Amino acid sequence: MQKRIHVAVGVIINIQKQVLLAKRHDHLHQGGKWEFPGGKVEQNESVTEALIRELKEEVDLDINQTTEFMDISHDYPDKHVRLDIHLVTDFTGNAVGVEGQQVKWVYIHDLNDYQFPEANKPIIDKLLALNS
Ligand SMILES: Nc1nc2c([nH]c(=O)n2[C@H]2C[C@H](O)[C@@H](COP(=O)(O)OP(=O)(O)OP(=O)(O)O)O2)c(=O)[nH]1
Ligand SMILES: [Mg+2]
Repeated sequence: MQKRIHVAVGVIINIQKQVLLAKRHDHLHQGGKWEFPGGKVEQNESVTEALIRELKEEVDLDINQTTEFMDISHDYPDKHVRLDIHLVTDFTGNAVGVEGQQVKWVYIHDLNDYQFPEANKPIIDKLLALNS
């Protein structure tokens, strides 16, 4: 059995109630799909610390506070992931794709127009339910 990688994921919501999406580079696992920014939790790092670090590294945002949203374990054929998802509404800065990736603010009711990794289905469903 493969190791399960622990990933800190941020659902970042702005004042217009739009969510920040980033496009995964084609060569990555689940490449070409849209994701919520985030990345692997390193050793000796809390999920919150990892999230703050990743959101700065990937989209240049400074995070003041996060709240737990949901926790998803998913088995891809080639990788097992645990997504530790937090909501972020308290942040400063302008989102840019630091690693050259496309980033986009999207209204929650438009989320179904985007292709996400399979593990993300419950996140999208929960956001749509909250928004309805
Ligand atoms: N960030 C993020 N990862 C997701 C989402 N959905 C999903 O299945 N994943 C998976 C894809 C990857 O297997 C894993 C994230 O790992 P990653 O390789 O992007 O991690 P990282 O940003 O630390 O990248 P690296 O330092 O290893 O380059 O989680 C999502 O919405 N956001
Ligand atoms: Mg990442």
